[in-house]
Amino acid sequence: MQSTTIPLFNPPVSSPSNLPRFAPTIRHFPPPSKLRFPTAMASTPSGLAVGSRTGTAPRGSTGTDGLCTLTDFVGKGGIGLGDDLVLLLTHIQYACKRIAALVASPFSSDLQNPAGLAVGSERDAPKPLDIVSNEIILSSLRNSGKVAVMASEEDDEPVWIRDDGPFVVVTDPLDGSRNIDASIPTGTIFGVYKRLVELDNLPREEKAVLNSLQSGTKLLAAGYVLYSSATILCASFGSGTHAFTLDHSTGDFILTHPHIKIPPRGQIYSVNDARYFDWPEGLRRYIDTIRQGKGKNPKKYSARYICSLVADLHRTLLYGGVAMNPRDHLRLVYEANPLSLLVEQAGGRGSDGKHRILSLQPGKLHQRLPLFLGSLEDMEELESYGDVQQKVNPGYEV
Ligand SMILES: O=P(O)(O)OC[C@H]1O[C@](O)(COP(=O)(O)O)[C@@H](O)[C@@H]1O
Repeated sequence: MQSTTIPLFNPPVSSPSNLPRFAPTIRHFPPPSKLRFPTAMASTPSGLAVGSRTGTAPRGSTGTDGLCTLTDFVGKGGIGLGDDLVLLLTHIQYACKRIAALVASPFSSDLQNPAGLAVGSERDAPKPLDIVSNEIILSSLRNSGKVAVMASEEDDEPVWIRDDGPFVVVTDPLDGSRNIDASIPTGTIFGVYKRLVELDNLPREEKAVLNSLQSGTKLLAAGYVLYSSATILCASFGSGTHAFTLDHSTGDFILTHPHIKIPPRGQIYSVNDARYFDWPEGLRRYIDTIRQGKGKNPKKYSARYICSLVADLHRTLLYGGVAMNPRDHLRLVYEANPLSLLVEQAGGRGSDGKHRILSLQPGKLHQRLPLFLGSLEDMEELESYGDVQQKVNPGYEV
């Protein structure tokens, strides 16, 4: 692993002058070509045994130490995704490792709240950490040489990268960053489509938008990276949903949760229920019913809401239940589609309260919609209440 000193941040100006001043150092993982396989690890750390939680790794994909990295998993010895996609995923991993280091850096809040920047004035305004994460991802996608266009939640328009790139990437580079000063988990979301070669002769701006507006059913791969007590990359390549945990000692994402199966029913609901009085009747009745244990599951449900989509979904995938944002807030292209693929591939359902998310044809890049993700039986019960989409959306201050 190399360590590079980059003059990105100024040392905190408030440091007492008698203390030594350190030039902030950002530790970089090796570039993708130099990633080591974890052959030096003698045994499988307890609790991380491949296949122990949810399923088994693809045959032939584990190293001699029994560990399977994400690169092993998708490569020729694993599910064999094809060299182009494997290379792209390697660059996405690299970008996410840089973002993980950034959000954990002691200087991240300087970036988040630089002097002179109006803080909290515009709730949806991109925050500096979002912008830096966006740049990190864009640079990795460019370096991969495999991406025609990137559409990001942070950019008004998609960025055309190269005419011969076989893939289109949609991304929310750093979701949940509004709470990052309190070290609340954040996440990167991404989806990968094929470039539509039939659009190649259109003007750039036009083909950039149309390539980015593909239906979720066309996703080749989708994933999120959760930056929390562990950094977890959870992805689907069209068959199953699998999670990999970053081993900070080697820089590898190690397969820890192969073939995640969301329980058919959970006992947790996840929603910002301070909005209760803005909810439609159906949603109020549903939540009132399940929290009293009067629903189809005769157990009283518990509430869990981190207000960070990736973290709320990750918990839901593992424990079951429903995670929702019933107002028009989350984006179809960057959030709802990629996350719905992961939930469906884990055996759950992604819906806008009425329709399967993946069946919706995006009309606009930044189109927002209500989003409900979760266990199949919980989702069916929720949708049976009819009006669960919150139409009142006054804009909330916090
Ligand atoms: O304010 P609400 O409606 O609870 O929304 C919270 C949701 O908004 C998000 O913060 C995303 O919002 P932004 O796109 O404005 O960052 C999610 O992480 C979270 O699930």
